[in-house]
Amino acid sequence: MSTQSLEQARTIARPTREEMLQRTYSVHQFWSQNNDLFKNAWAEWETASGLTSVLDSSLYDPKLRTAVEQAWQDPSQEAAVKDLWEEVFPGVYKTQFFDPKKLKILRDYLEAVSEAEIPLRPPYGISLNRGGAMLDERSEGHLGAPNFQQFYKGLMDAYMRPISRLLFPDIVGFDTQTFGFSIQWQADTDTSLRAHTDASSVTLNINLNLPGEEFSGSGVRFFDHETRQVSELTFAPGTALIHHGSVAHESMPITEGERSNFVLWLYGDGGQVPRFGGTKTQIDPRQRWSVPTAPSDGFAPF
Ligand SMILES: O=C(O)CCC(=O)C(=O)O
Ligand SMILES: [Fe+2]
Repeated sequence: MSTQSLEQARTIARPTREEMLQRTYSVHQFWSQNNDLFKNAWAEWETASGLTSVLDSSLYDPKLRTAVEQAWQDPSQEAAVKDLWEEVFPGVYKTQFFDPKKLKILRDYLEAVSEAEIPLRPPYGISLNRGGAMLDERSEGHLGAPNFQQFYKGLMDAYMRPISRLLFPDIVGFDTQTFGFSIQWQADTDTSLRAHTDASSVTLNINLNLPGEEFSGSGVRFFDHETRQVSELTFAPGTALIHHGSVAHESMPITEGERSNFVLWLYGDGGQVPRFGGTKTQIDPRQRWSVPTAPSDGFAPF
């Protein structure tokens, strides 16, 4: 087995954190010119590490997985998926998304990724999150390992999109495009994020902490613009929150330990999101449980 690309990717001169923060043109060139090299390097790395098939549907919480698989077989059964989500704040729903007992598989994989020494672009949306990575193929410097990509696409197409359509009917049609990144909050480095809205139709935020991997602080505060209600929500291992990107939220400072999450977005072609208070189109359950044929438009908000 050749590891030529892997070796080349590992030794390539990379942009500094300062250059990345300044978003210089040379940084953009670095990622785009080496896109194929890094893609090949991730494939070689995954094979050489024996990690080509560790991520699969067994990571999902069994109740969610059963309900979702049932809905794909028979969309008229979709209410069982909706019933697993609890509205914990106006327009914010929570469920057990990943099986806490299986999360170690995903975390070990991500740990191996961070030790692979292949350049990975951290998310720098509102601020740069050092411990995170871009997940979607549209993003420069994304985590291009084949097993990860297959898992991520399954998560977006088989889970996030139909669930979003079920909980937020107004996002239908603004959900063809996927985007995602991982984040890691740590007491001494990246600790918090000021109040903001996301440039998504829907955001799914899944916690990846292992059972017993505790942290202090780091709740996410949500703001309801109508009632002015403010609530701080917290994550347990494998739980997820889902909300319109338009719901304002803020990550509170982490004071001890670490918190790792996947932050996943859907939006329409060219980054379109539904107008606030937009119309809710009535659609057939079979339309909800389907994958759009539109190709990736390549647009990434950051
Ligand atoms: O701290 C979190 O989990 C939320 C992060 C967030 O809102 C974002 O990255 O846009
Ligand atoms: Fe956000």
